[in-house]
Amino acid sequence: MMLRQGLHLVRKLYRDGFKLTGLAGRQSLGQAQLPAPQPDRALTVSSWPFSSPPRDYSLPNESWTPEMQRLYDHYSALCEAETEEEKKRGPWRRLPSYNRTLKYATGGRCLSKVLQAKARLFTRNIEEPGASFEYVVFLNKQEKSCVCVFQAGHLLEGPPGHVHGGAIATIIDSVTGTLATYLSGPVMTANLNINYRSPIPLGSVVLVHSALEKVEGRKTSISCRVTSSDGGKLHTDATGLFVSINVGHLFGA
Ligand SMILES: CCCCCCCCCCCCCC(=O)SCCNC(=O)CCNC(=O)[C@H](O)C(C)(C)COP(=O)(O)OP(=O)(O)OC[C@H]1O[C@@H](n2cnc3c(N)ncnc32)[C@H](O)[C@@H]1OP(=O)(O)O
Repeated sequence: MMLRQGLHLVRKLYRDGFKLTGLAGRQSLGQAQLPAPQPDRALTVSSWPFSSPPRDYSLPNESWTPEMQRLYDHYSALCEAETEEEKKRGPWRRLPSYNRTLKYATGGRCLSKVLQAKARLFTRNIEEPGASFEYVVFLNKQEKSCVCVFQAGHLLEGPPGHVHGGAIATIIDSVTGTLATYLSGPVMTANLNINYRSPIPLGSVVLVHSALEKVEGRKTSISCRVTSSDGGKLHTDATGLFVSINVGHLFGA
């Protein structure tokens, strides 16, 4: 019974395009602290059951370098841009990022029985600001692309002074997976193909550009390029194949 209810909420979450974006709207106004989230019309959670609002890890913190902050400001400004004709917000949107997305999106309902209470999103499981993955993703739904501003912290070392290849793969998987999810709904990574072209210095800020290549039935192909923050140097390029799933696939249903 609990499992069925949990699956229903997760399916709804995916189908309605992660209406945690109801929070995103408020946060993109630049508020560091959210008001307690209200139930979104996409989900039938009757009240916010947690004592404090969730931390949005994609907001600026004291560890961000001036370059990280500059790029954040640059893309945030695009989010606020209005189109001339309709005086609507532009196509860019900053995606909020939580370490327990399912819990926050569903108000924790039922899912405590489905998911382990200690589970945390891999890229957001270190609390110390700046120590590992500092990143923010801006989505352009119109162009079916996104850009991630990524600052690699000291815990991500691989070769001395440079970022570990597995950490680079992780951020690529996260960014391409996020884009595939927003475009195609629930997906799993089936294949990642990565070319490491030049090492990324630890502590530096890079851009992770992702774009839709094609959708063929259940398969969504995404391309990705990791460049220096000025775009002048190619660090990594990659392609990802994502296969659409029924969310029951994740819970053995
Ligand atoms: C809820 C809130 C969430 C918010 C966060 C969101 C962002 C999260 C971001 C984080 C992101 C992190 C993301 C992560 O870390 S996801 C974690 C890492 N990935 C996995 O663990 C996936 C494990 N694999 C599977 O579960 C299954 O194999 C999948 C689901 C992928 C497919 O098994 P399924 O039985 O369903 O499908 P099928 O076998 O009938 O194949 C279907 C089609 O696909 C083609 N195919 C399959 N595999 C491959 C392959 N390797 N190369 C090339 N092609 C492949 C296949 O030929 C066929 O094509 P066609 O014959 O139809 O043409």
